[in-house]
Amino acid sequence: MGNIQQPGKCHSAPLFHPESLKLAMPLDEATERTVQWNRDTVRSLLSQRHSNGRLMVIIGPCSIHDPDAALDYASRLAEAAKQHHRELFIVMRVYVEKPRTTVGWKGLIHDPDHAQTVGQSSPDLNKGVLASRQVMLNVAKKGLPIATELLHPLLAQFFDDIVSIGVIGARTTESQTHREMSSDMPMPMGFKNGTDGGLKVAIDAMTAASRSHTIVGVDNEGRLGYHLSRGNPDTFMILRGGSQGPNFGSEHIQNAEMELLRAGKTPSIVVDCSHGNSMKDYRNQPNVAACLADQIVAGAPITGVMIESNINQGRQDVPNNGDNQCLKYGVSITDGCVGWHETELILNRLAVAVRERQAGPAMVESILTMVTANNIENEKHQVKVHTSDITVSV
Ligand SMILES: O=C[C@H](O)[C@H](O)COP(=O)(O)O
Ligand SMILES: C=C(OP(=O)(O)O)C(=O)O
Repeated sequence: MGNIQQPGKCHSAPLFHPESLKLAMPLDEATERTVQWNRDTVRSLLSQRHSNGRLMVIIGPCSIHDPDAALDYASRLAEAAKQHHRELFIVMRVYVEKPRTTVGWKGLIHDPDHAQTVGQSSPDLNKGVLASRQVMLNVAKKGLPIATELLHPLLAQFFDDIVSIGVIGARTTESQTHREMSSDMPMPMGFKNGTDGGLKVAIDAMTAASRSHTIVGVDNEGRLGYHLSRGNPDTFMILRGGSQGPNFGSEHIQNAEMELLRAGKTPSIVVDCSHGNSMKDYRNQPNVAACLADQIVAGAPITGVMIESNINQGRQDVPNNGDNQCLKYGVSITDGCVGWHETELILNRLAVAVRERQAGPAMVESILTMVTANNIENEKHQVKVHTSDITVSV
């Protein structure tokens, strides 16, 4: 850990400085280039340029609690990403901070040993920050782009060089501080709709994040300071359902597209198969994904999907006795997730849908080429080309 001193465990302790930690645990040059490339790919998919109809899939555990299991998951996902690279741009959820409705385990950064959950000794944030950055470095080295929820603006500084997509959750989309932070981030940022299902907070957040703001933070010497953010033009909306019900149906997606256009935004929409859209039951996620696949075939403006997935399905509580050895391997300790087998089925289904979407224009193009080659444009008869989502008269 270079020259970083590990502060002792107590209820009040100094935390590593983000810049020192980045120096001690740097990105190698190849990974740094890959991160830039991944961010550019996300920007391109969001602006619907050069995307070749690829679908962004933000997928992975609800939260990371076991770094070994997270890497096992990442290895599987990296294989799947290779297999489906023509259709899907797969981004791994590496969520190390969890927003809670009231209280609960707040993620690997805050409590890597799940100490607080079981009322034991105080959690060790320095250990959590180290473990979280290490997981992210290892996942990034596999070539996988990383998505994470940025919850605490100061903690975001530990990962802002490595994350390809930042997400602001439903509980914080309306927060001015989170909008300011988003305006300062070097990666595209997604905003969830509010917990009540309202889209306006997410659209307002996109507008706010696109502007320059005064940012109060800590400088490289650890002093309180401020600077002006540049404003972030790369933002998108995530439909996650809410207390009024799910919002993944075609009418919801059309409505979101209309609202975004009305606000002068590019309609970049990612749909979360979990949370309010699964009614917090992971077993509903495959059905939500199947509905989205059908809409993709039909040409719906869906830029991406989000899925909560893990090695094994379901969820578990942290054992009361604090014995982490009792935890089942690869099972979420926050929201329930689909298991790996189901994950593969969902990815296959989405890839097939995207192939159909991609085949549409390509098929038309090849027929047009054929028509031109045979020099029959002026012939009277009409050829009707039907694809899943378009009808073209030549
Ligand atoms: O994604 C995880 C949860 O939905 C989120 O952290 C809120 O969880 P809670 O309502 O159990 O606190
Ligand atoms: C907490 C999450 O989502 P939301 O903000 O939609 O509840 C999440 O995606 O982990």
